[in-house]
Amino acid sequence: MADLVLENLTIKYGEVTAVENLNIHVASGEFLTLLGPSGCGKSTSLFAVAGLNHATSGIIRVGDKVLFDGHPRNTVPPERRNIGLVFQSYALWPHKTVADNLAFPLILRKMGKSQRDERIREALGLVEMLPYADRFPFELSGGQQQRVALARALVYRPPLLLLDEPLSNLDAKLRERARVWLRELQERLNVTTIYVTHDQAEALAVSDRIAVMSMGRMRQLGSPRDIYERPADSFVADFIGSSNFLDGRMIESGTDQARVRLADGTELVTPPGRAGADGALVVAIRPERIEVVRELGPNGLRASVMQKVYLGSVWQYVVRSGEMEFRIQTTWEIDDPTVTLRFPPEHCAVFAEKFAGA
Ligand SMILES: Nc1ncnc2c1ncn2[C@@H]1O[C@H](COP(=O)(O)OP(=O)(O)OP(=O)(O)O)[C@@H](O)[C@H]1O
Repeated sequence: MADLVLENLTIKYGEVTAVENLNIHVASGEFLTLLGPSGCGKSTSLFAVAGLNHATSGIIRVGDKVLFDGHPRNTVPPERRNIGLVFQSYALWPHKTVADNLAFPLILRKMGKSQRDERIREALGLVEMLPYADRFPFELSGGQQQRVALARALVYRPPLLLLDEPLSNLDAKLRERARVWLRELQERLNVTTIYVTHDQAEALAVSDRIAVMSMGRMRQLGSPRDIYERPADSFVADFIGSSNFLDGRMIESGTDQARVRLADGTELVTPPGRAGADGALVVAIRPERIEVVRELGPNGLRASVMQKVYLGSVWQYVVRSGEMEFRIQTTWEIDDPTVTLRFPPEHCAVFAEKFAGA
């Protein structure tokens, strides 16, 4: 297997900069996800690695093989990159059986019949589709077609697997099962994988690391836990899970902690953070991290319950303190019209501004 290096990768379509200065080192055997909203440049980045579009500048390297470095003579054409690719649309050849779909990439690589048959059996076995070798794609369910597409991408044992929203055509239940199964398979094969999705739950569930992208730029690269617990900016805090953003001002900014005053006058101790030039800031905290307590204490406030929604496994409330409205979440039902809350410092994050659209 091999590692993948993207160095200062920039991709422009005319005037549009789809990807700007992307730097990622995907370790050998790692499962890395590009995550972000529609149009953020995920697929463009993936396609550049596959050689299906033209990067403008930067370096793409797999192992010690340079695929792109800006010099036309060093650009490796897609068919010689030896990369496994699976798209959202399964792109199986409808007039070929499952086995023939898998045979095609091996024939292109001039592999003899007996070795081909062995590889096809092995790849179909991996995705548990061996009994379906002689069926045509239209005789399979969506989930089964996706497994065949995956087997076809793996049949020539590529060092790198690129997956572009491969599960998005499956229904919700099947999708959840498929992601567990996909991750198990990836670990077993130890194949370096880049996965593209806009679904944060999927990204958190399957990835070793996640690169969160927005408007062509990488906002944060880290483990699912890092991204969720320690978002680098207010865009990440908003895009991954959901966060409250409370306006405030910096009172004291230290190296270990900060003291801020929220719009309702409450003072909070928080981890260090940056305020804007005029001292204005936002405190981000997830609804499930705000504690409902008996007594008002440090980092606490009292709020009125404005709205209550039952979500099955949890209750969610909109509460108000002064002009400030935000959400809290509990696993039990609150009947009182007011609640006493505590904002654990370690779960607060201070940012200079709320991301536009957050
Ligand atoms: N062929 C093209 N010509 C011009 N602009 C393009 C082209 N392909 C993509 N773009 C633009 O590049 C940006 C990134 O697109 P890209 O498809 O990579 O986004 P994405 O994050 O994969 O989104 P989605 O989840 O919707 O597929 C967008 O602004 C898009 O409009």
